Parts: sequence; structure tokens; C-alpha cells
Amino acid sequence: MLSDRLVLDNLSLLRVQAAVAEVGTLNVLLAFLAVAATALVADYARMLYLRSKMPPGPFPYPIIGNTYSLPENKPWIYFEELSKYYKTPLITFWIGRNPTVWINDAWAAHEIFEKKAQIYASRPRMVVFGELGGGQSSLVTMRIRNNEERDHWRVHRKLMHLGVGVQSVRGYRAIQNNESKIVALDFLREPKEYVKHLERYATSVVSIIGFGRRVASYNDPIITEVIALMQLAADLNVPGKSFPMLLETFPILAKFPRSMPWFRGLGTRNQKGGHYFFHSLAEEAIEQYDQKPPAQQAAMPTPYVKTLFGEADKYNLSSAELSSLTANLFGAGSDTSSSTLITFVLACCAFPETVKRAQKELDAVVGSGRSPHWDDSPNLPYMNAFVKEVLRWRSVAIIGGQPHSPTQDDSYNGWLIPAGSWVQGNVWAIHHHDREFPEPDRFYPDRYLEGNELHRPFPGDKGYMTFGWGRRVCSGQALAEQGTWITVARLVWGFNIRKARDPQTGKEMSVDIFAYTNGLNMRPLPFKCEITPRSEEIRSSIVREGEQALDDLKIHDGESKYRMSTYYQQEKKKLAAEPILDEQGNVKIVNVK
Ligand code: HEM
Repeated sequence: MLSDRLVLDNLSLLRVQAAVAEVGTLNVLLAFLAVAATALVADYARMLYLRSKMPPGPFPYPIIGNTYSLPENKPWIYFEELSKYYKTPLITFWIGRNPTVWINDAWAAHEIFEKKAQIYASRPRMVVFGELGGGQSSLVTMRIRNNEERDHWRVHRKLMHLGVGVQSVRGYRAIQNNESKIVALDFLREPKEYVKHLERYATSVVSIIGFGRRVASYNDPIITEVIALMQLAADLNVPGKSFPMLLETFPILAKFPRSMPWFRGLGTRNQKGGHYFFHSLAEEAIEQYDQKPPAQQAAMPTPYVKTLFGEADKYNLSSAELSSLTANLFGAGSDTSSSTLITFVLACCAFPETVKRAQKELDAVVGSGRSPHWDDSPNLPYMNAFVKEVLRWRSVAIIGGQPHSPTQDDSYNGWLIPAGSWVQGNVWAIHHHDREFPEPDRFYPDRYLEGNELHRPFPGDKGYMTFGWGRRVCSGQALAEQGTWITVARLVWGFNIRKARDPQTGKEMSVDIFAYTNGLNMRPLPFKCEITPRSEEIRSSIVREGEQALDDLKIHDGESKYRMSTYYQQEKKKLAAEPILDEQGNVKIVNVK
């Protein structure tokens, strides 16, 4: 009974008050302070002990570690400087009470993440991005602490690969090819909106693959909402002044009500709205696919959600897991791919000589009557190098996405990397190291051509580390590389992409190759550029191919009744109830009254 419980609670309170009165308030306070001071000293001793064993780095203070010295923006540049200062490829930086290891060198990253992939397959404990987000239901943040968790993670990796793994992506060539033809048409018709066209392209590709539905307009809210969500997540996840260090340092704070000040700025994280949204989107997509005539179904790849939901029982997947696997396509695939292409536009403006060389090669191999195709790639060595340089020069996932974490104590160069610690690949420093990439800020595709004076050895066969490492390497890498190649090659073939001219003076306006956003997925800050077709013949090829592509993609036309921004309110109103996740990660509707 509630009244009995209240009486008991009051009695306990009275007993505590009586005990305090007996001992004296001051003594209780002193005892409390003594316990707190002992805990603080013990914790600081732990920090200093670890510091003596781990890679070098600035001296940490109790509780706050080195957080006070974090720069406001782009900490990856600061970590690169620290690595140069200590003359070591690895540095340790304390975010609060947690040591984070930053790898600033390609060879060390290869040695640790690739050669010891087995023990670096896990993520560390991440409160904000992990536990308050997808947690163990999401492949991106999943931790591996025992065999059961390893098996669970393997199932998710396998299911993700079923959708976008190397085996599947060849089947998506037609989609990427057609969508990129439409980007060329859009560049012709509305060049000023180039960012929106690239965002539409990237979102539409993953939407067709995942849900069977094309995103036809750049005003479709799925684009703006998903990209805004990803950018908030990307901002929160970068150690910096706004990094929710308190929550990471004292995870218990996550258990308090959301009105507490340390949750400020976290958006809707922990409200799990995204989960239900993507689940509903998937169910709707399956319904729409099932209603299509058999001939149409045969003419398109089976939407990933259809395959995935078919596998759900076999692997006993919860609805949260199903939702996060489908959401990953949008979350991991749209902002990253479009930001990479915006970087490409910036490189064209800043380094026009490289575009001219690529066009010369394309003219000789492809001509003006059609646009390039992957089959041309063996005859386009400079174009291939150009795309590699786009991926290296300003890599979107600038700190390599999420941290890895060793599942057992490890050592590198005699330094300890304790089990469970955050180990982050600093892609900025790796791709900016002048031993591997002389004149690193110069966009210079030739560096990828053997025999060039700036060509240098690099671990692995790609020549970049844009997609991460080892067992956690990006699941969508093959899809992203394939799409980046065709879109970059087609746009270079079709357009002169140059610095914009000042309408008053007619002079070229400069572009800033360092003006980038601060999130963990970075993209150039808005800049103007001039995009014009290279010739009349090319213009008519673009129109012809673009219109044909629109026609070919008609089978993917469709509407969704769901909007992320209003979904939650509508569901609540409709049901007078609220969806929550139960212990097993399944959606349960509870009454909100
Ligand atoms: C240019 C585009 C892209 C870039 C630069 C990129 C980069 C990355 C990076 C750096 C990681 C972390 C790797 C690590 O922890 O070592 C990652 C993870 C991931 N990416 Fe991508 N990505 C791109 C596109 C995509 C696409 C198109 C998809 C799917 C459609 C995708 C799905 C994923 C998933 C599911 C993970 C989590 C893998 C795991 O934790 O096991 N990505 N990506």
C-alpha cells in the first residue's frame, strides 16, 4: 500500500535525522568530506599511475583531466600539434577522468587497428552517443565485452553487409548511376543549389537501397531532418568545450531527469524517437513494396528493410535493433557521402589546374556524346587518383568516426593502452602527415600516381584511411567509394566548376580551404561557386541522360506519410500513449495520462 510505504519512508527519515542530531551535523559533514577526499585521492592516484604507463600527453588534473585545455573548435588539429610536440605517434589526453589515446600516424594506426583487429573490434563505454542513443541495439556504438556480445555484434555486421556489403553493391550501380545523372541535370538547371542536389543524391541512394523509395526533391523533409540529426550527433561527439564531459566522467548523472542542466544541448537523445520513426518507415516501405506488381518488383533490388525484416525471427532481433539497422543507412550514409561531394566542389574551385587535367583525360577516353561509366575507370588513371585525393584531402569522418576500444590491456612501443580505453584515429593528422603526404593541404591527385615525386608509401592498398579500420571499418565503404567515383567523374566531365565572380567587380571570389564545420563529420562552410556545362554537346548529353534516368527511376517513386519532426507528437496524440523500449529493446506502448 502506498500509505504504508510513505509511513515507512518518513520513519527512516526521522531515524536518520535523529542519528545526525546525536553525532552532530558538523561531524557528519566532516565524515562525508573525508570519504569524498579519500575517493578523490584514490582516483587521482589511479590517473597518475596510468599516466606513467600510457603514451605521453599533457599533465591531467583530478576529475577534469585535460579538458580545460581543449580548444573551442577542431580538437584534431590540437592533437596533431601535441603529437608533434611530444614527437610520438600516440598521445594520451584525459577527457575528465577518462584517458583517450589519439593515434596520429598511419603506420601506428595500421599496427594497432588492423594487425590487432581482433582486440580492437569493440567500442568503449560512451554515455551520450552510446547509452543515451542506440547503445547495444546499434551496430555503430555496440560494445564487445564477452562472447555473447561478440556474437550479437557479428550478427549485426552480417546483416548490415547483407544490405551494403561488397557482394551487394554491384547490384546498386544502376541506382547510383541514374541518381548521379540526375545530379548533373540538377547542376545544369539550378547550379546555385549544388549542396542541396548533393544531399538529395546521397539520401536518395540510401533510401532506394533501404526502403525502395526515391527522394525526388531536395525539399523532402527526410533530407533536412536526417542531416540535421546527424550534424547534432556529430557535434556532440567531438571532445570540445561543449562535449558533455560531465556525463562521460560520471555516468550516474545519466540516470537523473532530463531537466538537469548537464543534459542541456543534447536534443532529443534518450527519447528514442528515432527508433520508432525508422521502424514505422520500414513497415510502410515493406507494405508499399508488397503492393507493387510482380514485374515491378522484379525490376528493382529488394529493399533492404524487406530482407532484414525477413531475417528478424532467425536472429531474434528486437524492434530497436531492426530500426537501428535501417536507420544506419540514412545516419551513416547520407551526411558523409554528401559532405565528401561538397569537398570535391571546393577542391575544384581552389585547384582548377587539377580539374583541367582530369577533363583532358576524360575527353580523350569518353568524349562528349556520353558521360563516364565505371567501365572507363581502367583507362582513367588520373581520374582514379583524383577521387582518392578527394577522399584524403579533407576526409569527412575526421576523427575516424567512433573510438575503438581494446578488449584487453594492450601495449604499443612499450606504452600501455588499458582495456576499455578510448582509442581514436586522428584522420586529420594521418592524412596531413608530410612524411606520407608532402604539402598535405595541396589537392594534388598526382601523389597517388606511382613514380610521381610526391608519391609515398602508405600502409594498406587504398592509400587513405577515410573509412576507418579493422573489424569496425565502415560497412558502407564499397558503396560510398563506388558512388563517389561515378558522381565526381561525371561532374568533372560535364562542368566547369570554378570560383564565383563578384557581380559588382567581376573578379573571382576567393574560397577558404580551411573553412570547415566543427563536427566529427565535417563539411565545408557554405561557399559560392560557378557551375557551367563545358560545351553544347555535353549539355545535350546531360539532358538526354538525366531525363532517361528520371524515367528509369520512376519505379522507385513513392511518398511516405511519416515526418520525423511531427511523428512523435502525432503518435502520442493518436494513442494518448507513448512508445518506450522494454528491457529486451522491444517497443511497448504505455499510457501517458
Ligand atoms: C564517404 C562516405 C562515408 C565515409 C567517409 C564513412 C566513414 C566511416 C567511418 C570512418 C566509420 C568508423 C569506422 C571505424 O570505427 O573504424 C564508419 C562506420 C560505419 N559506416 Fe560509414 N562512411 C561513409 C558512408 C557510409 C555509408 C554509405 C554507409 C551505409 C549505407 C555507412 C555505414 C556505416 C556503418 C554501419 C558504420 C558502423 C560500423 C561498425 O561500427 O561496425 N557508411 N563509416
